[in-house]
Amino acid sequence: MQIDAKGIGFRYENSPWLFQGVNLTIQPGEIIGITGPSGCGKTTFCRIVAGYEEPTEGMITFGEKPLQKSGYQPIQLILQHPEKAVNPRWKMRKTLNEAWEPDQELLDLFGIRKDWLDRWPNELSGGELQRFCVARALGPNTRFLIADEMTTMLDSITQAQIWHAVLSIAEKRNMGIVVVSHEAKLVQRICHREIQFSHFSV
Ligand SMILES: Nc1ncnc2c1ncn2[C@@H]1O[C@H](COP(=O)(O)OP(=O)(O)OP(=O)(O)O)[C@@H](O)[C@H]1O
Repeated sequence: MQIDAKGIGFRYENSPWLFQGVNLTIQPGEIIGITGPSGCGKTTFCRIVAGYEEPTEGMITFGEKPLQKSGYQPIQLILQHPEKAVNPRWKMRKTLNEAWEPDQELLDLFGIRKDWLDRWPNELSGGELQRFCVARALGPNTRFLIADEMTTMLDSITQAQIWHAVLSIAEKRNMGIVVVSHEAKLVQRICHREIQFSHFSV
């Protein structure tokens, strides 16, 4: 099932249009890079595609149906700052198993150590925490991953480990990925095509 964004436009209240007329189809297994200058609306677009924000105009469909409002979301969004995506009052085991229980193979792929499961989020580094957030998002019903600057704040080794894990799962499951990044090299290396955000909005 594919994602279709048709005629998407968005403006924050009392602000001018951030973008209008965005059309994009993302096929299963496809890896699309979205680049563009800071502030052009990439994160806002990602939030719309993942169902966190309603577009001001236009429509997003998944498998030709509007995005579902409840239940497990097949389009999962990963943000740059994992500390904003976890409950500080939950230990990591509870956070990880919130929607599904990843098996040991997946934890090993992401280099998640057993003893981290009994820690609080503030007892982990940003890279360790992001591994949990990405693993948590890769439930068996995830069809697309929207990676909004997913590894931007991380060192190159952690970045490589996380992307290696994500890409191997995506290949196995024919999962699509949207990669938002300012790192041209990363986008060129892993994406099948790249879209300049400012080019497809009018
Ligand atoms: N809740 C909000 N209310 C009003 N304006 C907002 C809100 N959130 C974001 N904006 C503005 O919308 C614009 C687009 O923000 P967005 O985060 O989508 O851009 P971006 O392309 O992802 O930027 P970056 O590359 O810096 O992450 C920015 O000018 C931002 O200040």
